[in-house]
Amino acid sequence: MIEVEISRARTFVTDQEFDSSYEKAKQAFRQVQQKDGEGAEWLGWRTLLSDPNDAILEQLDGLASAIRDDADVFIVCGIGGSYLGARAVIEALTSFFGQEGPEVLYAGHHMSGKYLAELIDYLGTPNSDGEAKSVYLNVISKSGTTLETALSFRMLRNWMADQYDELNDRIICTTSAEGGALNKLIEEHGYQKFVIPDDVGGRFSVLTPVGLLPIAVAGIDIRSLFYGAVSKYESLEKNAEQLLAYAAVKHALYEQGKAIDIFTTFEPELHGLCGWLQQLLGESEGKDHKGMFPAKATFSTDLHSLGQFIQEGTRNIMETFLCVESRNSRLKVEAQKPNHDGLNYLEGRSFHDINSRAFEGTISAHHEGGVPCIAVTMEKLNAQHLGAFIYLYELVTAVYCYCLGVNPFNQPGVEFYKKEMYQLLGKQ
Ligand SMILES: O=P(O)(O)OC[C@H]1O[C@H](O)[C@H](O)[C@@H](O)[C@@H]1O
Repeated sequence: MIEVEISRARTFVTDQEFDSSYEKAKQAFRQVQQKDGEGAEWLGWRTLLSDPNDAILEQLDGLASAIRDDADVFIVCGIGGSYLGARAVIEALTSFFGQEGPEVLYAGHHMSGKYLAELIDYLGTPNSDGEAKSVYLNVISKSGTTLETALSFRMLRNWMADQYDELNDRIICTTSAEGGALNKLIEEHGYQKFVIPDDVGGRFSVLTPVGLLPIAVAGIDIRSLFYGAVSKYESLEKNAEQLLAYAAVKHALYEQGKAIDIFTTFEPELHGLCGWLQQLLGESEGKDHKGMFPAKATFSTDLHSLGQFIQEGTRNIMETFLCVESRNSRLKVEAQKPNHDGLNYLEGRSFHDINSRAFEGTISAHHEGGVPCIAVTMEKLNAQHLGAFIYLYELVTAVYCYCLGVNPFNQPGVEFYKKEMYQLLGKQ
């Protein structure tokens, strides 16, 4: 179950404003369902769920378990939608320290030579048994031409070619069915390949092999994740009231002039999920000089840096809290004598309980300070609920963007920096 609580945002919106946005959201959802809105050729992230492909889940699971048996390190080489979803789910569902199974590392998401050189040095150090590390690499690029990813892939595969006799088992490419430089490399070297469907854009691709292979290698049950999304798809097709109210209130706040939506969480393992949301919303709504800037913050940490601004700074922000209702909280506060640190008033309370009171206090203070607040609560933090969360936000994004009158599925603006950069680098 995922609860979307909008009452602390709704208080900032008149009934008339809300009703008008709600009508727009209803119409927008119809456009998604009937595939007659702008960018309708990119709605494959819904078809994936209406017509699940169990064979691909099995194939990914099989490969992932073989990799888990042999790998010390699994590198995910991609940028934007080609790594943020996997990273979000892996961070949310694995341990902060000492993960079981292969160590999952990331590359291709920037062009720091320092990072890449140090990564390669690290790969060259022995594993815990004193042997050479066994490294697997999943390069993910829909276009197959993204410079950050392609360049990192070149350096890493050259390093791997020096270490191993055979690379075909160790390198897995996830890309479009055809075209792009990556497909040329696959043809030449015979690397393993998974396909990103043409009708699924990068930021909507976490439930394709793009996200599912790394997630499975991290030991997460991809069937639960995927079918959590399928259940959410099915329930929202029957009743989308909560989702429409969410899209409507956000749209009404945008119309009032709210310019920033801060995604916040009191669970540090959800920081990556806020990053995934940033791309999903930012690239979808930020065009034609429209949209709210999706920011992210992790509390309590950022309450001690951004909290002042949120409480009393420019009133052009709204806030979306990502919460988890039930947690296994092993740590409880015990009484101590003498009570020098003055903490005995917390005796018997779990950290989850204390953290929850911090959330309640914060949302109430920010609301009182004039910030419209939405709380999205997953009953539990597991693969099934995360799958449901992912689809919920994919759909909210599409519906809300249609309310704004923008195409949710393109990103023409990203090309501008690339053009300038390529020119400076002398690319023909
Ligand atoms: O998968 P790729 O083609 O390498 O693209 C990776 C990323 O590139 C650009 O930044 C696009 O704006 C993103 O939407 C995309 O996710």
